[in-house]
Amino acid sequence: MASPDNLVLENITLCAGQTRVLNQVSLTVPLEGITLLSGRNGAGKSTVLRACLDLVRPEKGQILIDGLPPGMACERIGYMPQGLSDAALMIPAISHVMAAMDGARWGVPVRFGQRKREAERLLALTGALSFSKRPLGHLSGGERQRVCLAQALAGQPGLLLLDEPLAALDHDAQQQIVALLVSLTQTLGVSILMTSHETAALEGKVTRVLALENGELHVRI
Ligand SMILES: Nc1ncnc2c1ncn2[C@@H]1O[C@H](COP(=O)(O)OP(=O)(O)OP(=O)(O)O)[C@@H](O)[C@H]1O
Repeated sequence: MASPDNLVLENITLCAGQTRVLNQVSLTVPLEGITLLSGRNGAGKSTVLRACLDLVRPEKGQILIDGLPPGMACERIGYMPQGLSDAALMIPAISHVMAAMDGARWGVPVRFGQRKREAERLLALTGALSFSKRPLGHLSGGERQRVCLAQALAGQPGLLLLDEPLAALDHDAQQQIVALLVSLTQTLGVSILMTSHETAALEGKVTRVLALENGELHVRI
């Protein structure tokens, strides 16, 4: 699927608990390639990603992704949240990917064989096919992120929202995941909006940086 053109924020006020994450922010950002959403711990990066998925609603204003509100656009968005539940660690990698292919996502139930083949295709795309039968809890951090990326790619999204995909990885694993992300944008034409504190690993690889600070959002490149 073609990647979304842009993200539009129209006078958005967005809160997480008592924290005002965005304070009357208006902004239009093209989304091609990789966009890095940066900001200190607790600035509200995860909350902004969740608002793009309609998982949290702004107090005021409107978000549009490729002209659609999050409730409609989310069908074209793949999401990789930060961290995994303990339960997820026990299931095989391929089951984790197949779990994202239910009928709710694609509109009609998909047969087991079809889901398995599609999961294998996605795992191959992210370099995770060779460990697809092992439980996530037995994989290295980098291997786990490859499986989670395969899951986020289910349903052929045009946009991936990735929450800290480089967290807790060593230098080499970070470089490998960044190379994979760049290659996914090139081969699949998917756009990526991601959070990360690992700015060194991303240097020269991102199209744009969105800096979130004190309720404001600024485009840095
Ligand atoms: N459901 C919630 N209820 C109350 N407060 C919340 C909730 N979710 C997040 N917060 C608070 O809102 C602020 C923003 O949280 P968020 O997770 O979006 O920040 P972040 O920039 O992603 O942080 P980090 O870099 O540490 O992952 C934090 O102070 C957090 O404690």
